[in-house]
Amino acid sequence: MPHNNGPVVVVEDVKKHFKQRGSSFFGRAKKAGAIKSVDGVSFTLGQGEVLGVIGESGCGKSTLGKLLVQLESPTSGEIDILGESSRGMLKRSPLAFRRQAQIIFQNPFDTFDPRHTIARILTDTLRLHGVGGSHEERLTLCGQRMEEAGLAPARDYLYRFPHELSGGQLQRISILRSMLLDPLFLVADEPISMLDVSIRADIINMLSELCRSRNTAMVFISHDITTTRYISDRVAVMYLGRFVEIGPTDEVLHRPQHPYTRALISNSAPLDAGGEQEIIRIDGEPPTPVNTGPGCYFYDRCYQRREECRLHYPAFRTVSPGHQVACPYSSGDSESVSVGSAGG
Ligand SMILES: Nc1ncnc2c1ncn2[C@@H]1O[C@H](COP(=O)(O)OP(=O)(O)OP(=O)(O)O)[C@@H](O)[C@H]1O
Repeated sequence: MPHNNGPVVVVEDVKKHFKQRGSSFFGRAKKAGAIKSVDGVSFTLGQGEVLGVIGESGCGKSTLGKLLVQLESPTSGEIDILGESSRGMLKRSPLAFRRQAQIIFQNPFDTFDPRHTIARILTDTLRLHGVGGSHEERLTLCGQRMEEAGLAPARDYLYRFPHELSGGQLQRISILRSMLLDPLFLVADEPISMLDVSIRADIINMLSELCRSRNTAMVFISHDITTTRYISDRVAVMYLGRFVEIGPTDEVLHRPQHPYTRALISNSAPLDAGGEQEIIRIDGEPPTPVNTGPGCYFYDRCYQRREECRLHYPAFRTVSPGHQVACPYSSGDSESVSVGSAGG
């Protein structure tokens, strides 16, 4: 893998707008709009760095994850890997791209071909990428990796089919497979949310340890703030397709600046044992990312909104080194904070 001291991934103003299906009302077709699932996201990722992405359901986390590994192509914007456009890299050589960029999904039971044994699933990846001189060599390598990852002895698992393993065992295989080629970066999209609570910490530790040992950068997508805090170097908070705050993990989670981040954190389990926190209620569901208007997307639900917030989407400002927020007002700034409905 080429060594690079700069960022390994650069994401610049990436958007993914889906066409909304036009519906008809008494025979009259309604004009279709665009669903702005991801609406101008920019960030960089250093070698081996872990960026956690948090936000409510529907804010665009999974779409962003798919864009990063080119399972969706952006409507506009660029994603560069080691200075090369990922679109260009994928076009030049899909194998070269897949070697560098991998994704793990939420449900390991949907990930594999149910007709193939674990041995075939793992060795096929190596064979496809020309790793190992023979099947035996590839099998030995897979066995070693499995045992390092806690699936020991490997022979007890290699000749089983996916449905013969538990969700946790299968997710370990999924993580192992995506890390077999030591990718430059990995997207983990809610990798533990479908697993039994008792094994989640083990899976997270495995994922974290593998990324650290291979210097693989990761985008860790989750709505679980506690896990994200544990695994991430930096955290980005997403709302209606946009990052509203990004910075070093403890900085964002302990000194949240955006009203949405503060509400999100206040409604999650306390970050510190025995800690008490005020609960900030925001009413309503997040609106659909259609017809978003020129102002702040959080305006309608914001408890510290001001009239001008409706007119222009706020630019990012730097609060402390590496900590940026898309709200001009600091947490103590609000003129008329009323905890509860912005409309009430
Ligand atoms: N293929 C698609 N066509 C149309 N709209 C889509 C498509 N994929 C996602 N969307 C819409 O884009 C928005 C973001 O969806 P996405 O799944 O990325 O959010 P999410 O934050 O990952 O949510 P969750 O946590 O529930 O998985 C949603 O409004 C969703 O309905």
